Amino acid sequence: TRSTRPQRLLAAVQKNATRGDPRSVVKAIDEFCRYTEWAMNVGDEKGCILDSVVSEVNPATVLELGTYCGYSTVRIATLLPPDAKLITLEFNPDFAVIARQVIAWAGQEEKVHLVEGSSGDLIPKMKEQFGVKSFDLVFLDHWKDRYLPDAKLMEECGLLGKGSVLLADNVICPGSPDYLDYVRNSPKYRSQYFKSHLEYTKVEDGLEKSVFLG
Ligand SMILES: O=C(NC/C=C/[C@H]1O[C@@H](n2cnc3c(NCCO)ncnc32)[C@H](O)[C@@H]1O)c1cc(-c2ccc(F)cc2)cc(O)c1O
Ligand SMILES: [Mg+2]
Repeated sequence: TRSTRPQRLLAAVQKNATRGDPRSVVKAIDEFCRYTEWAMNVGDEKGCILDSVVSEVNPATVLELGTYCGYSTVRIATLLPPDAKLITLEFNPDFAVIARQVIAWAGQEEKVHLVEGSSGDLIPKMKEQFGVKSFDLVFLDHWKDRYLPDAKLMEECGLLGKGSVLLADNVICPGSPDYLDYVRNSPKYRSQYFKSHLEYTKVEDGLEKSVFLG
């Protein structure tokens, strides 16, 4: 039967990227998506904004919601110090299988803990099951209508501390209007929009960076 897009993306990584070289993995995926087959990775333009926020926060603990093929997982992990921890949640087992191989090809397994399951079920387990006190950085890139409920759930579970940063992809396209309204108007956050473009296109999109004020 016909291969899936994530399978074709992984094949492009294994063909064009050097094992153990995360930058070559990122480049191979961006070239595949720009010249062969579009896929919903944060991409190179927004990826540079992601990189700058990760570098600025210099997080010890990171949570990513929606691994997909592991593109942003690799971008983030590459910037983390060796003792930092990146937990990434993915509920589609077929995507998780691909993401594990992309992360392995990039040589980032040590820093990444990919957990299969849905954020709604797993977020409440972060403290006791994964020994997390709070997240320094959360990258939201899963179903757009889950950004707001999951942000509130993280607050309720005490997973956000003073200064914790939420960085959300696609706040314009496809958009997450209820989330955007919440973080921009809640006294609990200081929010900032980074204008960019939808990955591999000229369509406007952007990232919203929201600092939890405690
Ligand atoms: O829809 C987009 N992303 C969704 C990501 C989903 C991934 O995350 C996983 N996932 C989803 N919910 C959860 C969950 N919890 C929630 C459910 O319980 N817990 C764990 N994992 C979850 C899925 O299994 C996928 O792996 C998108 C679209 C465009 C786009 C723009 C323009 C277009 F024309 C077309 C598309 C551009 C983008 O950058 C985009 O990110
Ligand atoms: Mg996205």
